[in-house]
Amino acid sequence: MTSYKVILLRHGQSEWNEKNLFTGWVDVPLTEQGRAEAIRGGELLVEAGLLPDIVYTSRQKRAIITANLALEAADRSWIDVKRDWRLNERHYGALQGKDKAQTLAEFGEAQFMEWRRSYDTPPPPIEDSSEFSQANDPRYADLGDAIPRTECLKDVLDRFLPYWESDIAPDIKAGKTVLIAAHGNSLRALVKHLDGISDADIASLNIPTGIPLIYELDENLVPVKAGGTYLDADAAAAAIEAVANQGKH
Ligand SMILES: O=C(O)[C@@H](CO)OP(=O)(O)O
Repeated sequence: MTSYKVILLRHGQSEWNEKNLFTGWVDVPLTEQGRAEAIRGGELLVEAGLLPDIVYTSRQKRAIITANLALEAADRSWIDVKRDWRLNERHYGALQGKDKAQTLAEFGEAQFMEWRRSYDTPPPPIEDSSEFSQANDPRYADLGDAIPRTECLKDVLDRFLPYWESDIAPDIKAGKTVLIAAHGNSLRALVKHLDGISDADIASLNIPTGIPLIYELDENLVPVKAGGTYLDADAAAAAIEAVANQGKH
């Protein structure tokens, strides 16, 4: 049986993960813990004998630096890299820069969870004049009017899937071990697609920072094992729980 491997890696802890702020497209750096998670992620790849041939990242430095640190730890800094905005985190609209606990307290749990995890309800759009807007960021100048001002998970799938089909899937089918260094919600979109998760059930799926998630795929790019395999399953379980509970403590 033909089988392919793809490695999903959410960036290590960012400064705004630590501060519990909605982040989205704001380009925040990793914390020291996040850098350590990225290096550990690379070591786990070596221990598993999984050496990437090509790396895909978003245009955001928390994913880019995570990929760099993981690949350095695996002595694979030299592999080809492709960056695309379609792998960016979900744009969090007017919530970008807001404290998750304060937002939960102000709007209540139902509204908070609808904005965080519903499939098709985006938060209110961000004003271009906001300090947390990307409307005038030169890195997105090529998007023109396509630059988002808010996104729900469905919007992320709609912008991510064409890139998956045009670029990532062909590399996988060419037999390359592909590393995708991206974000909690852009990777949730990919997992939804791969595992065929329903719009309702994807709400309860969370992805931890810095722990490689391996999918073995058959010739049709269908997972051999639904949900894939985390290289450090115990650490992943604890970290998934923490992401699910963000804002609630
Ligand atoms: O703030 C964000 O951009 C994301 C990921 O950190 O948060 P959440 O898990 O709440 O979607």
